[in-house]
Amino acid sequence: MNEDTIAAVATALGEGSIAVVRVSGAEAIGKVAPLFKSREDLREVQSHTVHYGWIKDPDSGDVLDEVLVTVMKGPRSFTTEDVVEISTHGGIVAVQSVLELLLRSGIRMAEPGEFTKRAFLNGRIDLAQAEAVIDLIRSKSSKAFQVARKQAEGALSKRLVPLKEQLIELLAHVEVNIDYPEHDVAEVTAGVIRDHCGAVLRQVETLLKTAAEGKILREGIVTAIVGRPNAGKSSLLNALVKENRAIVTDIPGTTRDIVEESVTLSGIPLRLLDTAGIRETEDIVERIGVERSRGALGDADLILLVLSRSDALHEEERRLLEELKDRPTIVILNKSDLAPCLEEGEVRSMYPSERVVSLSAKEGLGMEELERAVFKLFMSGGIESADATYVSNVRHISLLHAAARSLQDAIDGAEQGLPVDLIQIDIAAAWESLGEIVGDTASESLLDQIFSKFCLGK
Ligand SMILES: Nc1nc2c(c(=O)[nH]1)N(C=O)[C@@H](CNc1ccc(C(=O)N[C@@H](CCC(=O)O)C(=O)O)cc1)CN2
Ligand SMILES: Nc1nc2c(ncn2[C@@H]2O[C@H](COP(=O)(O)OP(=O)(O)OP(=O)(O)O)[C@@H](O)[C@H]2O)c(=O)[nH]1
Ligand SMILES: [Mg+2]
Repeated sequence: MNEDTIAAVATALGEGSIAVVRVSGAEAIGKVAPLFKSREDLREVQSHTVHYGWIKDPDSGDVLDEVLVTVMKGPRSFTTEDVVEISTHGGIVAVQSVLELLLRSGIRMAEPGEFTKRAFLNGRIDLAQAEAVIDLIRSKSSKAFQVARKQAEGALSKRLVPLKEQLIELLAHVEVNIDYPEHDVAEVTAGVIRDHCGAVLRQVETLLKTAAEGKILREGIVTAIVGRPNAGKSSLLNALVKENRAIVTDIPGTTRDIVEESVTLSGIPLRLLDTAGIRETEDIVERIGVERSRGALGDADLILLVLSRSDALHEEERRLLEELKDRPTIVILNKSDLAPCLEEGEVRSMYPSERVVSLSAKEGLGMEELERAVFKLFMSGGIESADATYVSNVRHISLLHAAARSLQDAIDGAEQGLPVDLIQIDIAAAWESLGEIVGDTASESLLDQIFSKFCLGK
């Protein structure tokens, strides 16, 4: 248990109607009580109650602000320590002066993430849950928030506990075999190791399958809108974000630099990049734009290749269609409101039907079909079920991969008839990787690295 009592502003700095200063630690109540002028003495109030009064500097006698104070006594609090929250008036002046008074009274300024770190160190949540708290704060869509909230409640941790138990049991069994070979315990055969490690490996792989979708929910799909000049790329961006964000003209080569916007389709966040139309050009500025389009194309998770259905296919477009065939590409046949001229059969012979969408960006027709196509391409269907667990954290994903590798090594070793004490090393490594996700085996420097990503006051 930490000795010192910490404080920080828990709300965003800026003009708001109220701001909250949070205090946590054994002396939270004792240190705040003398600064709080009220009908009640904070030292005597019940836990989880709110009190009206003023924060007053006992030395100068100045009243700093009219406030509401909440008391939550440990262990039934966010940090499991005594917590006092002071709601001041919004804006930075009131909240800063209250915080300064607390710091003068022997309370220490919290480090970023220190409240959550204490909740972890005091055993109320595990490391994966603590990390989910950052994801909660950072989430940009309601789906991402849902995923993070489930994880903050311990969904991933619950999946890992039985896996770790199975490995520990196997390790114990192996241990007895090694230490007491004369003992009458059933020998751990290659078959036993293969079956047990195989069962755990399958579950680790199931979790890893959710990783791609989890990452998308968290970070958004980087989506490059590409095509020939005048195909209607900027019009498509505008139709997706439902405002006139990018300049649209009938002059080919209008967009020069990349225009970026965010939009959420069926709960999936997209980071849209409208790019300069790709063509050979003598114009220096346009050529730089085309190079940037190429760069965006290279980095994209999703490519929307826009073709004008009212024009015949251009050589450049044939090249793009060929080049992007094996990438996550959706071909947009734009200007569906005009008479068709494009060789649609040629496009459809190269791309499966669910990846070719006919629409009119200008008239806003066919946009739902595009939304469905994006959804189908990225979500294998599980996303709507609220109880799905997604692994979205890069650290968790790499540890799951490490565990999978160790398990595969153990299985291979068993099949090749390696000595049991060598196989034991792989099983132990897998167990440790899984433990590191929830923080059983986390080092101090890892904790520092994780918690320093938090904002102050969390
Ligand atoms: N004012 C305020 N609002 C807040 C928070 C906070 O700390 N303060 N939270 C901070 O993130 C979130 C709520 N999360 C919380 C999670 C656990 C506990 C807590 O006291 N847990 C106790 C059980 C309490 C009970 O059962 O009565 C526990 O787990 O022991 C409090 C807040 C969002 N809103
Ligand atoms: N009829 C019709 N016209 C469209 C449609 N989409 C775009 N246009 C027109 O096509 C022209 C070019 O549209 P933009 O959106 O600027 O095309 P772009 O691909 O961004 O062009 P660059 O920035 O030059 O590469 C404009 O005159 C648009 O009004 C559509 O669905 N139907
Ligand atoms: Mg444009």
